[in-house]
Amino acid sequence: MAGNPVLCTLRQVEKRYPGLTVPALGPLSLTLAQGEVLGIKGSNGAGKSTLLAILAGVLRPDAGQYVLAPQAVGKVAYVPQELSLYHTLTGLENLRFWGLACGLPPRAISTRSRWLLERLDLSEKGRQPVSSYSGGMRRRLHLATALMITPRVLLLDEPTVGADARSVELILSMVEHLRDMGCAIALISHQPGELERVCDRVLTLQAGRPIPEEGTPCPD
Ligand SMILES: Nc1ncnc2c1ncn2[C@@H]1O[C@H](COP(=O)(O)OP(=O)(O)OP(=O)(O)O)[C@@H](O)[C@H]1O
Repeated sequence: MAGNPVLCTLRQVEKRYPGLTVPALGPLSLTLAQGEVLGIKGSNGAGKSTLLAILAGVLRPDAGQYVLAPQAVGKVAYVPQELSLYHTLTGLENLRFWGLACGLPPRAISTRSRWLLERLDLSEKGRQPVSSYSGGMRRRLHLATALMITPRVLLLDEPTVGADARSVELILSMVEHLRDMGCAIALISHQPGELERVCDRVLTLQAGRPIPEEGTPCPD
């Protein structure tokens, strides 16, 4: 968003995996500002998840620079594609686990869990084991676990994949809410219409490099 503080900056970042002759990503430069939603698309293997994992700090680039603004340190929420839920625990217990892992005090865990479950329409399922949840409910809870911290940067790797229409709506509404609260968001999606609905701009990757999008300004 023009004028908003930049929270994440990539400068000429490159990532190479062992065994690959060309970089999986880069060189790539971009910025992500407060209150902005950046869409990321591209075919399978284009480097989208690699980019998100670098932004999340889960992967270290081999070249270039990644700068996270001081106000976002410890406030980055990452929702990878793979679900990471404990199926024998209830939804509330899963949220409590992540809340404790993030060092939240018990009172904050309880308040935040209730708000997230309500907002994602899971309140009635909160005391039931995740094994009884539908695929869409699991996607919603997966998002909720990442949101136990109140993020300043939210990184979403195909958060609606396999979800039913109602779950998609709830997840996208949450994205819009967080954007309106000033969160900087990067969202990978293959789902038609999703990026158009919530994104300010879209980055298309091809073989790890950005390609210009018709009618959309290129990322910085
Ligand atoms: N751990 C790894 N080791 C080796 N190569 C990898 C590794 N992870 C990803 N790659 C390769 O890096 C490239 C980019 O992968 P990445 O998962 O970032 O793409 P993607 O655009 O997210 O794909 P998809 O849409 O299928 O999720 C691919 O060629 C992939 O095979």
